[in-house]
Amino acid sequence: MGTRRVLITGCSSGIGLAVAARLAKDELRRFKVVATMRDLNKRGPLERAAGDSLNKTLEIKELDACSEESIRECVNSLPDRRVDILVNNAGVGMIGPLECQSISDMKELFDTNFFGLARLVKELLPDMKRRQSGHIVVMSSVMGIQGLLFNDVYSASKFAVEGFCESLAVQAMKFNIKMTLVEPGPVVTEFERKVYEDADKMDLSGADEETVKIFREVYIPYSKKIFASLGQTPEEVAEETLQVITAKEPPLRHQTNRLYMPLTALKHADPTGRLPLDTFYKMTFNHDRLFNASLGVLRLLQRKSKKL
Ligand SMILES: NC(=O)C1=CN([C@@H]2O[C@H](COP(=O)(O)OP(=O)(O)OC[C@H]3O[C@@H](n4cnc5c(N)ncnc54)[C@H](OP(=O)(O)O)[C@@H]3O)[C@@H](O)[C@H]2O)C=CC1
Ligand SMILES: CC1=C(/C=C/C(C)=C/C=C/C(C)=C/C=O)C(C)(C)CCC1
Repeated sequence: MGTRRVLITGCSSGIGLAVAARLAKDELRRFKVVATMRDLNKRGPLERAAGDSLNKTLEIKELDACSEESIRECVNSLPDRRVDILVNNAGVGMIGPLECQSISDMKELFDTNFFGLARLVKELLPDMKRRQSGHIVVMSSVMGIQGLLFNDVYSASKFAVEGFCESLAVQAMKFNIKMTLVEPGPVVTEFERKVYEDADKMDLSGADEETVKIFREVYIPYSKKIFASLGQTPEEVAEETLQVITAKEPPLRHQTNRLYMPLTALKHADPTGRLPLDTFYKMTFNHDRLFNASLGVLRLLQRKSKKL
């Protein structure tokens, strides 16, 4: 197979940046990377990460996932409009009590996380169908499989992404187009910093005292603990994305964090939904005993798997 052109969205930081740099530095030079971001003033970190590959195997272009014009302009600027692999990565988070979130903020989140994907796929799918080849790789999340308290809207957007891809995958297969949902658990990036910062600024007066207490005193500290103990680096997710892209038979779903898998598996073990619900409830509200004990076990497992 010759060099494949990969278009990646949201490359100003985090996972998108790491995937772009990793693919551009591929030892076998299998990729031509079109690393895109909505604000080119933020290109500095990517340029530094790309190093020698900049303007060789990696070029930087502007693309705003919320604008059809911006997407079309970017795709039209490519030779033959050819994109062999789309890595739809641009996304935003949002945490907090639902009562304190406006419908317009929710729509904005969906505009990026779900409609951003729909816009890109609409633009690229007809060409991929004509060529009878292509791979659509989508940065979903474990929250696209299993919801999490105070992440109602974010999780809903990732469920939307999952339903969209799962539905489309059957038709895509008929045209020899592959689809993969990459499902990371917590990853230490700007995403984490931004959601805590937004939560700090959030006006919580719309929620009752008990809800605010659970959010501030239970959810936030435990979420921080989870990021610190189970969080992957964006480079680890980039490595897994490379594996997915180069696989002979790419999977429809790929979870990147083995330590989070017991939590996503609960859903498939009980069709009534009771098992994941009870487990998440217990982990959240009986956290001091059960939660800290399980964190200890997970840390041990992580240390062991790093040694292997
Ligand atoms: N971090 C985590 O724990 C996890 C993240 N994910 C998913 O991974 C993806 C990447 O997140 P991550 O790297 O962690 O977070 P970052 O905040 O570091 O990166 C998000 C990227 O998306 C870009 N972006 C946001 N809105 C748009 C838009 N309208 N058009 C183009 N780009 C846009 C941001 O650009 P800008 O700098 O201009 O805002 C930034 O480059 C997201 O889809 C996220 O949901 C999934 C699981 C876990
Ligand atoms: C609070 C809490 C948890 C936290 C999980 C977190 C914080 C997951 C973050 C995932 C992210 C950020 C995905 C992004 O797409 C657990 C372990 C489920 C147990 C129940 C209580």
